[in-house]
Amino acid sequence: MPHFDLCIIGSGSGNTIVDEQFADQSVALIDQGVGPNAVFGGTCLNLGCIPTKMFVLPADLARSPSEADRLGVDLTFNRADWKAIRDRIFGRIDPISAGGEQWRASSPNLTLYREHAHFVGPKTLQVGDDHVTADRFVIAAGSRAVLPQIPGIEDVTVHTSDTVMRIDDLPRSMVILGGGFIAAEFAHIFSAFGVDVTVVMRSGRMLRHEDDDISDRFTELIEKRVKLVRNASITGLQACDDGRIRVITDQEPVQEVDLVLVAIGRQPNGDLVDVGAAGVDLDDGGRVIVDDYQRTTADGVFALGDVSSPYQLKHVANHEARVVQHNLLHPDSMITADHRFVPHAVFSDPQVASVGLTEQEAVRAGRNYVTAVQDYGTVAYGWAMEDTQHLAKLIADRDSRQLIGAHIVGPQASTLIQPLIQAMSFGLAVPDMARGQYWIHPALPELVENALLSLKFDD
Ligand SMILES: Cc1cc2nc3c(=O)[nH]c(=O)nc-3n(C[C@H](O)[C@H](O)[C@H](O)COP(=O)(O)OP(=O)(O)OC[C@H]3O[C@@H](n4cnc5c(N)ncnc54)[C@H](O)[C@@H]3O)c2cc1C
Ligand SMILES: NC(=O)c1ccc[n+]([C@@H]2O[C@H](COP(=O)([O-])OP(=O)(O)OC[C@H]3O[C@@H](n4cnc5c(N)ncnc54)[C@H](O)[C@@H]3O)[C@@H](O)[C@H]2O)c1
Repeated sequence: MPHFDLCIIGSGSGNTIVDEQFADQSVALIDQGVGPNAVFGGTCLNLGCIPTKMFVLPADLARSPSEADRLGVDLTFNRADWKAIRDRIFGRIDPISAGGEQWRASSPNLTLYREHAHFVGPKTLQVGDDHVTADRFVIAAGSRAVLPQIPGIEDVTVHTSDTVMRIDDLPRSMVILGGGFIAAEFAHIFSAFGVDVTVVMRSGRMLRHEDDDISDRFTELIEKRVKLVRNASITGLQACDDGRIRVITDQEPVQEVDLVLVAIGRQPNGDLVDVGAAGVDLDDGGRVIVDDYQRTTADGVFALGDVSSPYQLKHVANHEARVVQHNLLHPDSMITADHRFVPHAVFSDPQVASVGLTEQEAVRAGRNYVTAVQDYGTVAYGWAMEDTQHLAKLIADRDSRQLIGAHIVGPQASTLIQPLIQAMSFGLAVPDMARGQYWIHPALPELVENALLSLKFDD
């Protein structure tokens, strides 16, 4: 039975842990692969953040004629060459994945297993036909797309984000089930490329976990481009003779479309790793329970990323991997993970970015707060953009004058929010942030400056 100093399950964020500091340790890295081709390197690189954003950029370009038109420039969108876009994107990503795998396979102190692993006892894994033991383990096994139980779903081909980016041809029409991150991003991508998109969602608005003002504005704007079927469920799927899919909902007339994309959340993979056999507990949501040091309930077993985190974001998984790396190397001076101000962005059109509390959460938490809403159109660059639709919303504690939430819906939201994340992380009070630095004129961050100045603490 092979025995290692350290065993890591998962080649996504888990793959970042082992560097030259582990040169004197024997390491097993185990990964069954993700997606239809079981590729190495995890979700973000192969099926998540990276390819989606590589599709978002050409989608933004495809949308530019409507923006240009408002500014007096006559552009025409002719066609998105889907195959060329797809092959460029995966022509870039696949070699990175293959190169990473090759590099790991040739590391002198590391043994790479490309098989499914599951625990069969404390610190004992079954990997294919082998049993592997180790002194310490890191569970970085990620999450998987959830498929709903809909009558007829087995009779048709239903896509998830794992497969939809590799299809051969653009569909003419599609239904997206779900109203969250993935639905928002793919609704933008496919509708920009000319696909007739319908989003079927359980709630009344998209991105419903965002601040109400942001979610409402996003829903209003995306609805100009895609059809929204609200407060609805898909009650049946049927294969049509012409290869299309008949989608039956409890709201709308039956619709026949070329493609159905399911985006109703991702479930952590701890169950499939049988973590219970190793004495590792899961919470009610199926997540591996970890403490602030990323330690599980089993001695010497750490976990990180989607398998244990409520955030399911790559920057969180990366941060936790750095914490686990430190704690493996320095067991006598461990550090804790910092989850105080976890931001996120949705790369749709419009973009959405957020950090901290929504106003609804501030109310529920009983906070004494002030808010400011600043329209893009109130700052000089927003005038240049002729913007009338996008906004930033800040929430600050009335007593401490610290920001407790920041939310932006509009162009460059994911970039504009960064100084606000910085202010919250380092405890910079609103008046100091607003007036303690220059803001380049007439750049778009003046939106942030003006939003800060609009927070009135003395009313
Ligand atoms: C479409 C999409 C877009 C996204 N966009 C963004 C974004 O823009 N920004 C952002 O921050 N986040 C984004 N995310 C989320 C982000 O991809 C994840 O949070 C992140 O990749 C999780 O990393 P991880 O290391 O926890 O898991 P993963 O990267 O999924 O790695 C887990 C690895 O474990 C392996 N594994 C699992 N079980 C076993 C087993 N039993 N045996 C062997 N190997 C196993 C898998 O093969 C996989 O390689 C997106 C996700 C999706 C799906
Ligand atoms: N830009 C980013 O950072 C980014 C992009 C994509 C994905 N992600 C990550 O991936 C995760 C998964 O994305 P997602 O969009 O699948 O999940 P999500 O949690 O963002 O949204 C899921 C949506 O599906 C709905 N839903 C849940 N169960 C349903 C059911 N049975 N029937 C109908 N609707 C149902 C929910 O109400 C919600 O609107 C995200 O939570 C996020 O953490 C991040």
